[in-house]
Amino acid sequence: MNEVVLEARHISKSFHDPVTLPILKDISFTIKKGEFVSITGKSGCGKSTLLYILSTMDTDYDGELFIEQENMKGKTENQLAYVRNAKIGFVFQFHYLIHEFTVIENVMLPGLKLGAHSEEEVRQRAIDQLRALDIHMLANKKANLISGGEKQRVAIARALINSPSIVLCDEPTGNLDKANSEIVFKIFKHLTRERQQTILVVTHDQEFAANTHRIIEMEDGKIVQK
Ligand SMILES: Nc1ncnc2c1ncn2[C@@H]1O[C@H](COP(=O)(O)OP(=O)(O)OP(=O)(O)O)[C@@H](O)[C@H]1O
Repeated sequence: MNEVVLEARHISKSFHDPVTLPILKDISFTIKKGEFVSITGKSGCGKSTLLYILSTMDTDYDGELFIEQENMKGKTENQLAYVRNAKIGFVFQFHYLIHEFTVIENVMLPGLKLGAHSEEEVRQRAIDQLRALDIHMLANKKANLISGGEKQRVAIARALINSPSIVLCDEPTGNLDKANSEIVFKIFKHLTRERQQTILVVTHDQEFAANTHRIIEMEDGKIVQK
């Protein structure tokens, strides 16, 4: 049986603004290695709030979050920063590439930050990722000189540079046209199938979600269907 990579155990969260508003209500689920899972639900149901907790950026919640069976509760900010860099890849709606840097420099950044490999090793890993995503010919171009679809593929390569346990994506196709959305979907599908990469995507794109392995449907801060 595949190992559990991420587990949310009875996660609840309220905002106090100024009255107390419960936003997440007893959310529990597990994600196993190699799974491609989407989280969907109406605007305001709590998807981004949940993803922020799963990313370990928000520590102010009830319940527990496990990443590779390790409880994130009680970890220091430095320990969480290490977990984020070493174990979680991030892909957002907007790619957040550094425009003045070349494509390969952007991809290398999280690898250099982790400090586990020499610069040459990180460069080689970046080249391998770019080649796997078929954008190695862009390696030395400035990031502001490539197309939107190519930028998102570079962002995926950057998310993969440290071989993360899980890639968390927030509307990864939200800013792309249909053709580029399909390319991104196929990349994710390939990564899960061929490399046992685990991917969790928050998306409004029903077609995208319908083709993932599993949908976690949220309504009013709760999971209504898995
Ligand atoms: N910092 C905050 N303070 C108070 N309320 C907040 C805060 N952040 C989010 N909320 C509220 O929490 C609820 C859930 O927001 P969230 O952004 O998680 O929804 P979502 O499902 O991601 O929506 P969308 O699909 O529109 O991005 C909303 O009612 C929102 O107004």
